[in-house]
Amino acid sequence: MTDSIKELTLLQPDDWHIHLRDGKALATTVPHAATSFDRVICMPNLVPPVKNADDARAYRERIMQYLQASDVRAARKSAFDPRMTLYMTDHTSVHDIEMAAKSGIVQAVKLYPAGATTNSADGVTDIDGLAKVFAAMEKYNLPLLLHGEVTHDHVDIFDREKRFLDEVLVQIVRNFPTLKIVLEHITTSDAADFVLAQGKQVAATITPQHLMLNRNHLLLGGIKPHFYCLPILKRATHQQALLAVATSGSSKFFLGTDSAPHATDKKEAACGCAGCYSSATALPLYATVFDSIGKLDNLEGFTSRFGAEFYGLPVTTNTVTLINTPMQVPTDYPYFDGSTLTPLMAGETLPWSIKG
Ligand SMILES: NC(=O)N[C@@H](CC(=O)O)C(=O)O
Ligand SMILES: [Zn+2]
Ligand SMILES: [Zn+2]
Repeated sequence: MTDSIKELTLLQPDDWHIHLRDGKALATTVPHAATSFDRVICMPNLVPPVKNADDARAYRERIMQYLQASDVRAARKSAFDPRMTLYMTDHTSVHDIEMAAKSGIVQAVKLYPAGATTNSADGVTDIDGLAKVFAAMEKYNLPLLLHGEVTHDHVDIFDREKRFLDEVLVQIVRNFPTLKIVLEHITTSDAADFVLAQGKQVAATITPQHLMLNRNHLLLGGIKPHFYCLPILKRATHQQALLAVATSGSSKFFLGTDSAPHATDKKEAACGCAGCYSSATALPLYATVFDSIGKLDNLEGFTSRFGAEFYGLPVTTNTVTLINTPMQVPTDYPYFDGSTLTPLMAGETLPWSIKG
């Protein structure tokens, strides 16, 4: 703990990886996101997915309608800027990329290996078949965002990220040397090392749960469904490696909550959904992590500068003040149709809260 620091004013964070979902879910997710962040990169794994610039434009309009109808403060409403992503499929075309690049609202293209995670059934089965699409993204400077796990049945769930680095990502980086790439929600020291070894065109996002938790938290003393997300939490040595790079001041690592809402009853189930919901309390969560190893000085780069710089967007001018006063994470939030959402660290006390 950093005893001397009682307040900390930061540039308002951006979230470079968030799931807002669609329809009535937006009534909960959009106010939480807009209160916490300026820019958010909205993941496209809706049903059906966001496949082209027209889909992205329509999705953004739905988000903005829920924003306007919400009771979010006017200053936060005008600062909130959802940036859209396309969901890459085996049928994504060079034309789709051109239209996305010209749209002014599509910030990146997301690759889910088919079957890797929530709503990835329409994802890519043949990466080699998409060479022209990657080349177009390189030409238009549209970043590739990766859910970096292989999906073969015989590969152990704890090895899937490392195998993706070795078998897939190495080749993409080699074949498209100027393509901007974000390895999303990294979970291993292997991924951290891989990103560090590449040029500045390769970066990574890191979630609060992968910094705060390891697989013992998930599995020891009873299974904790609200700690289950993909890629799955790894052993403590990987958690320590992620903590080291996230707090190091390296501009290759930046905030991406991967806040991924699933109703409480869908997580507390015999076949529970993957995803942790964190966007409402993301900044106190990350502050708690950085403070726990005396690295609050490096928090602002991670939360508010490095992502914008990577994406070539201006760094924000808005600010937010953290205060060293404890807060309790709500036990749940109302979600749609009478369901609830249980957030990451529900009911726990965090040492940092947002002032005002
Ligand atoms: N991270 C998760 O466990 N789940 C995400 C999908 C993803 O980001 O992989 C979701 O959409 O629920
Ligand atoms: Zn993912
Ligand atoms: Zn995600």
